[in-house]
Amino acid sequence: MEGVDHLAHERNKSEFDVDAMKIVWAGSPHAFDVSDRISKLVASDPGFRKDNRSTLSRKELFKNTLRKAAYAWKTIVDLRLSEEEAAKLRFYVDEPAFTDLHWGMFIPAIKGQGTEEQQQKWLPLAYKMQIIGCYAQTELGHGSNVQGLETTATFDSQTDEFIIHSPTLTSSKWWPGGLGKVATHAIAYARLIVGGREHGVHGFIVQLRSLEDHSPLLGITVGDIGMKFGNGAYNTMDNGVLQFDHVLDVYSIAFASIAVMLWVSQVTCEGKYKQSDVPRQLVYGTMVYVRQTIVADASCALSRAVCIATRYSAVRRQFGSQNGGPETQVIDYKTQQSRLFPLLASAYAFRFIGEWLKWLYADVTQRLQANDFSTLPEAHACTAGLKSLTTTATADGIEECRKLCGGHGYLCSSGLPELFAVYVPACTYEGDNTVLLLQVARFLMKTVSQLGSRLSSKKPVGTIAYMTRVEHLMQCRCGVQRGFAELSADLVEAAVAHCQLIVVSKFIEKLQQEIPGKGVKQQLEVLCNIYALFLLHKHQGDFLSTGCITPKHAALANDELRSLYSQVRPNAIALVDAFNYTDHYLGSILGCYDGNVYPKLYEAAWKDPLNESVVPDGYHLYIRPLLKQEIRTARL
Ligand SMILES: CCCCC/C=C\C/C=C\C/C=C\C/C=C\C/C=C/C(=O)SCCNC(=O)CCNC(=O)[C@H](O)C(C)(C)COP(=O)(O)OP(=O)(O)OC[C@H]1O[C@@H](n2cnc3c(N)ncnc32)[C@H](O)[C@@H]1OP(=O)(O)O
Ligand SMILES: Cc1cc2nc3c(=O)[nH]c(=O)nc-3n(C[C@H](O)[C@H](O)[C@H](O)COP(=O)(O)OP(=O)(O)OC[C@H]3O[C@@H](n4cnc5c(N)ncnc54)[C@H](O)[C@@H]3O)c2cc1C
Repeated sequence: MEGVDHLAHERNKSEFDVDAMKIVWAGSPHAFDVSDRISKLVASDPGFRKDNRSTLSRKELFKNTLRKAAYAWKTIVDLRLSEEEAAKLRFYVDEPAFTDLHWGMFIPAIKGQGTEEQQQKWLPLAYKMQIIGCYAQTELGHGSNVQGLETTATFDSQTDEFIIHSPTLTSSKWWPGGLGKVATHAIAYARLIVGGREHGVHGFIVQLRSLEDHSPLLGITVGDIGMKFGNGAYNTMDNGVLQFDHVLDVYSIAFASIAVMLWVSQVTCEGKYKQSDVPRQLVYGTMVYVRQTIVADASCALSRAVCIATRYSAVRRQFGSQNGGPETQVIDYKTQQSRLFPLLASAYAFRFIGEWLKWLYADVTQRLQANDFSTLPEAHACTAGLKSLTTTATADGIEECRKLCGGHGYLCSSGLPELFAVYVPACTYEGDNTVLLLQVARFLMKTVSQLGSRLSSKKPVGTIAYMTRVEHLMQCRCGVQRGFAELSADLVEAAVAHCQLIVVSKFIEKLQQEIPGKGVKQQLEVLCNIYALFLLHKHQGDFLSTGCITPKHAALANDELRSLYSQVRPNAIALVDAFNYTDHYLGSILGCYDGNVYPKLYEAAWKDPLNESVVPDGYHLYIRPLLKQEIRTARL
């Protein structure tokens, strides 16, 4: 029945202050206020409805996304929302679109790598959306190997301009979000050539389309790369293909530095290339920034799936009826708990590692501005490794949540198939997860060779086993005289272990902070122990082989896990309520707040276009002849 809270009995079991946990999850009272207000604003506005997406064709879907993006911008302007509120609004609109790349990459790239002059020229236009940008790095032939990019940018000292060119088919830019049909400008990465000499990959701001009629400029061939995984999902995004045919960057020498996107290098008015004495890796700065935001996004995506699966697991009853009484809630089965609760713990763990990574990025950015590059390698390794670890775990976790919901998890109305389809490319974009782990492995090898066996003593006591595991895995690999490539599969495992150590240690450090609210810290301690012991159980081979735990320890850990699951059980619904997601944002009948699942599932079924007619289109042409044996049977 509408208006009845079918999960009230679950909420009454809670042993902690849910409102206080909401603040912990949001990060601060202010952050909670902004999230709560904006999510409700979006949920209450029919202009942001998203329950019809699965019935639209790609062109209708894309046009609807453009409408929503324009409507969101109008809302932001009309309500005079702050940058923080506007970002939250785009988040809760929950539709992959060109705006993700404009605000999530194009603007950060200019802010992070542009000179003062470049920022003054481009940021005001971008902030007012008078230009729409994309980040065009990947090419048809190269994505991971940035140094393999083929697009060229040749400085013409005669005309004081840069000529951007795609010399081969494989140099076509391929994948940039927003490029296909919308972006007017791109930050295009190309090999800089000055005076016949090549100076490696640099970023260039290039105009792609006319600001008058949106037609591609002279020498620009641009379009969409076609349908992607999952029917609706990420197809709201126009990932594009782009070829340059000797495109003149229209900026005269006076603005030449505006075209070359980097404060780490300049082309002077005399046409000379001037490399600053900063690490060339700063050209990768935007990727580092986005990787740390993707870690925070992982906690959002995983918590969304866990919220759906937890609420549905409390609603669903199957077997176990005693004397005609109610059947057993599937959330009470130990197998359901052993699959679901580690994901609940991971959602909280990723939230806190995302907070720490945001601090680390801000710290390294501040140091860079003072020409202190000492922590850049660690920042790169952490952002790369944690992006890899959290997105892999989140993509796998969303799929597990779908399976935890049985058959109904496979319905679009559960919200889980689309959530998976939109989320899973996170394991690839911003760096293929394996390629990024190789970067971490490389960092560990260098650290071990510089520091000897002890990788770091700066970890909380509770992580000794985790630290020993990493050191042992590295020693086993570094000890033998075989090349990095030969050992890379093993080194990647050590890289994962290192990242898991970081997540566990930062969760423990989080618990050492002042955390207000009745029972809140106790609940987080339970979740932290579940996260740590679940990984120890999952990778117990590593821990046993390093000798840092005995088989008896492993058995005790498993017993403790079961006990911890029992402690979470009465609080599970309250722990997912703490995410404070609206039903609109969840987009899931299985995860609706009131748990009134069956009537909503039944009602939703009849809204499917297939049920617009009782007799299906095609019956008279195909089925009736079949049933009436009017189809000439093939000679046997
Ligand atoms: C739409 C809905 C999505 C929602 C998303 C939610 C949140 C995100 C918010 C905003 C973003 C919006 C949308 C995000 C979605 C999609 C956008 C996707 C965009 C992209 O995919 S952009 C393209 C990304 N491409 C990559 O990541 C390429 C991966 N490859 C690399 O990074 C490098 O090529 C490499 C693998 C690191 C190799 O580097 P390379 O120079 O070739 O060789 P090496 O010898 O290995 O390195 C040399 C040296 O440099 C160090 N290094 C490498 N990288 C870095 C770095 N980034 N920072 C600092 N240092 C770096 C390396 O360690 C070596 O150092 P040594 O001392 O060992 O020499
Ligand atoms: C949805 C989506 C959105 C995207 N948006 C953008 C965007 O806006 N802008 C942009 O520039 N790009 C974008 N990309 C491109 C993305 O950044 C690349 O696809 C990504 O960096 C992976 O590179 P690749 O495709 O070349 O993969 P590859 O490197 O070709 O990976 C193929 C396989 O090779 C393996 N491999 C590659 N190199 C090595 C190695 N050295 N050692 C061991 N194994 C290796 C990988 O692990 C993987 O298994 C997007 C991609 C997707 C899917």
